[in-house]
Amino acid sequence: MPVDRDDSIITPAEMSAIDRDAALSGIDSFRLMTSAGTAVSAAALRLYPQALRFVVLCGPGNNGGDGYIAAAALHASGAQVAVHALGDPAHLKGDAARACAGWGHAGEPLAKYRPRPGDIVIDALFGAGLSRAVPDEVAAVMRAVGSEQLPVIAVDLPSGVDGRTGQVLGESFHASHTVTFMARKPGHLLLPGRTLCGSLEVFDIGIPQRILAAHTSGLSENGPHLWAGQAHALDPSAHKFKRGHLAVFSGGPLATGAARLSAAAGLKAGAGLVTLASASAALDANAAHLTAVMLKEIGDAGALARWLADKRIGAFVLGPGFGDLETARQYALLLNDRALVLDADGITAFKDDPSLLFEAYAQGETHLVMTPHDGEFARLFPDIDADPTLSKVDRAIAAAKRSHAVIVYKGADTVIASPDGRAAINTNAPPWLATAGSGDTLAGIIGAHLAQGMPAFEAAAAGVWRHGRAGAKAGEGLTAEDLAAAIEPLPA
Ligand SMILES: NC(=O)C1=CN([C@@H]2O[C@H](COP(=O)(O)OP(=O)(O)OC[C@H]3O[C@@H](n4cnc5c(N)ncnc54)[C@H](O)[C@@H]3O)[C@@H](O)[C@H]2O)[C@H](O)CC1
Ligand SMILES: [K+]
Repeated sequence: MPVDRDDSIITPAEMSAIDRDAALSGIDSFRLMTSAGTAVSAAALRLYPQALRFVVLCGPGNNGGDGYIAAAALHASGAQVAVHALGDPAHLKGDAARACAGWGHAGEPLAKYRPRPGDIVIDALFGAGLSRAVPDEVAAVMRAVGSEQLPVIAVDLPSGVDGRTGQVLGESFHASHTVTFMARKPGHLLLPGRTLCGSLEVFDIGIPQRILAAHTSGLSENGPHLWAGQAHALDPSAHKFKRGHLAVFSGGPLATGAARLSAAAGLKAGAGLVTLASASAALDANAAHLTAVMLKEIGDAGALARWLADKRIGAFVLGPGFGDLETARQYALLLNDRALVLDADGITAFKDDPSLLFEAYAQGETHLVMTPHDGEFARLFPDIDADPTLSKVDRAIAAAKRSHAVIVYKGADTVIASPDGRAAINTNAPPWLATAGSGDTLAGIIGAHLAQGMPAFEAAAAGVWRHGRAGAKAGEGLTAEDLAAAIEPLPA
């Protein structure tokens, strides 16, 4: 599935296939390396005009090749340059060997580098080809550079960061700036990789769009491009029933707040009507707090089954503060032909028999959205969670395929994945969004989107994005109440 180029994310494996195709179509790979290395030198000169010395650390592969090109370009611009190589440069091959020959000066071994004030480090040790923990020799240099607090410009990725997963293999540089080529890789957006990149620049080294598009999967950064064309569903001028009716299940008398946060968020996010479904014991507590949100007594599965005759209720949110796991299980199974956001206790309710839930929602278009954080994810998908080879994106997609649900795998790098293989990494959430009730608010926003007929993946992705925007708008120190109030209209 081709995605918009600026938002698309390319895995290192896809990037190698792109490189191969580029070579097959006659594109000169050394020119690509020259563009890459020159872009790095340009970034270095632009960002650090005051540098006393640029120290280029070159590795044994093409990342090192980019480094030699950058060193030559910096030298040609009149800057002071030192090169330190990992391994014997005589063993370099292909374009990297040619780039090293072009630099033409004898380099020093990596272990001989002694960081000094005024140095700007250019990290060209490992990029897309990192396959295992960095050697001790490299880790020692990383620590020395870190303790001197020298600025680091990373070529493609900070060495040590796995471009596929964002995980650190052994030790990594913490770059102040990273220059990558053609498109971002998952490791630039997933944590901790995102933080270790510093500011990120994507430079077009000249691989044609047609070659990129041929190898782009359905992974992109979460943003409005994913639900363009769906926002009309939230037209505020439409009749309240047309704008969707959302139902949210309340917890017991001492735990009603979470569901009310979901309901309030659903209303603010654009649902025309929101009803809180509450057992009789919690009716008074809810009634005392509700105004625009309606209240309906639903005490057991029989009452819910009767209520479901009303087909105008477009979507349900089950789980926030719900508490009673046995009832949650019954309700979720009864709702299996309706659009449902299953969160918190609604997810935990199926920890002993997840397949019961997955089978119940297997028919038809995807209409279940689950919003687990790490702990809830591990409860429902223990084997996927335990597989150390999978990235967060891989985990979310595997879980979505198995459960026939859109998975919103929450965290500071929330991943939204669809059973059809599409996935998005969200990047707009400020750190202070991790506050009590934040997840309840998110469930309500997604519920509002489902109630208006948005498809599940788009509803979830747009919900996560609006939630992040609301967090940024409400600002540091926000409470979940502020968050709902800060929800902005969905951009068209
Ligand atoms: N189209 C592009 O984006 C271009 C990217 N370029 C640059 O090329 C690198 C990828 O180059 P590659 O040679 O495949 O990989 P690396 O240089 O990252 O390293 C491979 C090299 O290192 C060895 N190795 C891997 N892990 C370790 C380890 N932990 N310890 C020791 N050695 C390790 C491995 O065996 C190889 O020898 C990409 O990032 C860009 O910077 C090109 O310039 C052209 C276009
Ligand atoms: K690097």
